[in-house]
Amino acid sequence: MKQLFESIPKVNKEMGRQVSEYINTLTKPIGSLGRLEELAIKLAEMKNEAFPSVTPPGVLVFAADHGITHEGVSAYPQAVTEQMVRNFLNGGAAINVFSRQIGALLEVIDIGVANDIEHESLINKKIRYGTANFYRENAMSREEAEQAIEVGYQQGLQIIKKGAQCLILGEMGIGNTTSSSAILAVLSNRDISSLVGKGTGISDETLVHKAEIIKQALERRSPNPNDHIDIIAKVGGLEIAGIAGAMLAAASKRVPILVDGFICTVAALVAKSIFHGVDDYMIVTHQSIEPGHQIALSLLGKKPIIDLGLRLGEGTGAAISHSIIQSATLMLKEMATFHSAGISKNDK
Ligand SMILES: Cc1cc2ncn([C@H]3O[C@H](COP(=O)(O)O)[C@@H](O)[C@H]3O)c2cc1C
Ligand SMILES: O=C(O)c1cccnc1
Repeated sequence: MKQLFESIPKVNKEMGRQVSEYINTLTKPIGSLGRLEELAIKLAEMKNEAFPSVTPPGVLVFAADHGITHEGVSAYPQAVTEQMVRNFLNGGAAINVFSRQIGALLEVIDIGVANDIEHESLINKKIRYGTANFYRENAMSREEAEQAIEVGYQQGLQIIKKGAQCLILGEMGIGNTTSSSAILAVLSNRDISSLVGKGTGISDETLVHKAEIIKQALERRSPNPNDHIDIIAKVGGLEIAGIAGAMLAAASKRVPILVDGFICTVAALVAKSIFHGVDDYMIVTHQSIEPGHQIALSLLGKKPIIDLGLRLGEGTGAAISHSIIQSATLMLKEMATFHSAGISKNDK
């Protein structure tokens, strides 16, 4: 599988240097647009273009179920995954609203929902009817884990072919903060209690139970931290693997990846463990309330753009942040330079 991703190009640092010099000629005090300037430079490095564009964005929402929900780790029943997929298809979910707001191409992929859903707009790439309960057995086979990454990779390539200039990944899967926390515990070698959170809003008591279930499951499954397929097969989620695959596709095409909250940042770590360098194409958009997000971010070495206290997923934080990222590109494209505006600075 590794060969599939060998083609991820290096970002062009020289392009970034040139854009940085150009930004210093724009009609504003040096550095005064702060992190927008940083973003513009990063986007230019990723896209290898002096005037990069992030419109239209592509949004891929991967949906799958989790057998671990049978251990009572979420505030909502498993059936909500399917119900929310129907809501996505009817345009009523938060990610639909924000996707419309930013003019995104939005696609919803069933990569493992526990029931069949018939809808002309749904992309059916179901690998299995939800994962197995990883407290009792492996979540899936190694082949299924590889297939899920491959499905994500192909969907990423397809939306880019349709014109997506940046990629937002979203997920829907009741129980997936449990799976993400387990993956993160393995990748970070941290104690589960330091990173587990309330997900959809479980009580303090259920949080203790959730941590205990994950702790015991990790002891039983014992995933190999150096084998990403083993981690996904043992405790992973199909949608998490799909997101990792789509991120690899984006990087291979020099398309910037707008990373959403906790779950997507864990998927980003999985992608990075598959191909180091994919992270150069990532912008982490927001800080999630989930305590594990901070840990995942420090492993990824990224600082989020906004902190609105979100804890939803679906790609919503990334979609909201798109306008800020677009501002960085418009600054480059549309601002006058001191020279063109006939404004002069004090000498030295
Ligand atoms: C109505 C509803 C809409 C959602 N949209 C995203 N999530 C988010 O919550 C779930 C993860 O939390 P946990 O691990 O606690 O189940 C995921 O589906 C995630 O996308 C939702 C959750 C619900 C209930
Ligand atoms: O930050 C996230 O990705 C998140 C947090 C809580 C529930 N669902 C998703």
